[in-house]
Amino acid sequence: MEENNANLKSWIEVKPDSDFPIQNLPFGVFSHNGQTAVGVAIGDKVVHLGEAYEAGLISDVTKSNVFNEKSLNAFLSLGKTEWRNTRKKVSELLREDNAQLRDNAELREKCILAQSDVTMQMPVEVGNFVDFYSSIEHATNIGSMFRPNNPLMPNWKHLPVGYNGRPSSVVVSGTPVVRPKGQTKADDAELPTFGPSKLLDIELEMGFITGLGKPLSESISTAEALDYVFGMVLLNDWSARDIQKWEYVPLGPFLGKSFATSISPWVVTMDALEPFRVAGPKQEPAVLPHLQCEGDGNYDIHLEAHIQTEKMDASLCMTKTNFKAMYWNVPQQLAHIASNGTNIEAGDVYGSGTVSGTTPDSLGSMLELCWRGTRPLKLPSGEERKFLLDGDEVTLKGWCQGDGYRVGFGECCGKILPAK
Ligand SMILES: O=C(O)/C=C/C(=O)CC(=O)CC(=O)O
Ligand SMILES: [Ca+2]
Ligand SMILES: [Mg+2]
Repeated sequence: MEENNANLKSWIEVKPDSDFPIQNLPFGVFSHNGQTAVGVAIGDKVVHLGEAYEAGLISDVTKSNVFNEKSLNAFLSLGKTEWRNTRKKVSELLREDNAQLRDNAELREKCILAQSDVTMQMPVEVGNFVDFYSSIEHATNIGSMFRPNNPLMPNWKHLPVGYNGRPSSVVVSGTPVVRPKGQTKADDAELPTFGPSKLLDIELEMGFITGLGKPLSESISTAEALDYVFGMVLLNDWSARDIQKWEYVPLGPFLGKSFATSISPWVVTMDALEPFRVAGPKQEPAVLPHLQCEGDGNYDIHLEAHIQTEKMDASLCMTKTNFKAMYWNVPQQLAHIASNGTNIEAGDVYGSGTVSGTTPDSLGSMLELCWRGTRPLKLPSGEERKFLLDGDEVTLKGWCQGDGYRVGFGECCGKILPAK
């Protein structure tokens, strides 16, 4: 794909450490002067696709203007050929030798905005939200805390375990997270009590977003899965561990996770991630035929979570991990969901599950990083944290490292506000 060529340069200045060089071109939804539209990020600018379409700059790639919309859903419904052609067209428009927009001040004024002048919105209207549990390190760590006798359940290596989450509380980065209230029961207490969660945590995840999939009763094979996946975002599955611990048997996560899930606003396309595909870990025992996957199923994505309390002047990196070690990959996750004939829709969000590495500084939740509160995090402000306190802000970052450029995801942040 010419759009991924490391040598491409844009006439828009892009700093070397920018997440959004011309090789990326992620899609998002922004508002500006009371108007909401679909845009593409480049450097610290946004290309207003609604205006670009009206000006005839990209109008030959889709049948109608699906870009003056409040979400990416209409665009996602068009399918992979249109997604790919749109990114290709935008890439061509932004190349240093293309004068069409570069030398037209009036058009540039309409079509190119500063990211600092726009407000990012939820990229999609979420119809379905699923969260997987696909890191073997995370599942083993959490399992050993919640179920010391059998950390990894017998099904875990045979199917990508997941649960249906709550689409309406998936929020865009920057949305404050109000501390949830709920039922909890201390180990030595006889009865539960109701009140603000005391063990509020993060989960560092990636999420993939689908386009229009197949109708009810059809399935999707691992080989065709990526035809239905538009792109990926950073995802923080905020988790109230005390609520979760008391409620989860026998039906799994419920109110301990449904109060908020944050995603980053820019959706990095699977096409932009293509150069960063790598082999995943060997799956042993072999998985059933409908979950077998040819070729490199994983992506080399560096991930970090940063914390900043109200007493800190700058944020501190709590953990560094990588998406490439995930046991179950995106095609397997999608093939699994669709294997019973459920429908896949444009704008669905599928969380990868917490991404934990093998070392103590590469774990994807505070529950693991601080090992149930036994290894508190020491902060430069002299404070300690085992879980999040009111006023704490968490920022997830992620990027793929290319040769002299990075394909990044921007940030996914949220600040904890006191319970109401
Ligand atoms: O093992 C459990 O009972 C619970 C696990 C989680 O909290 C993890 C979850 O949300 C899935 C994941 O992020 O990997
Ligand atoms: Ca999760
Ligand atoms: Mg959640």
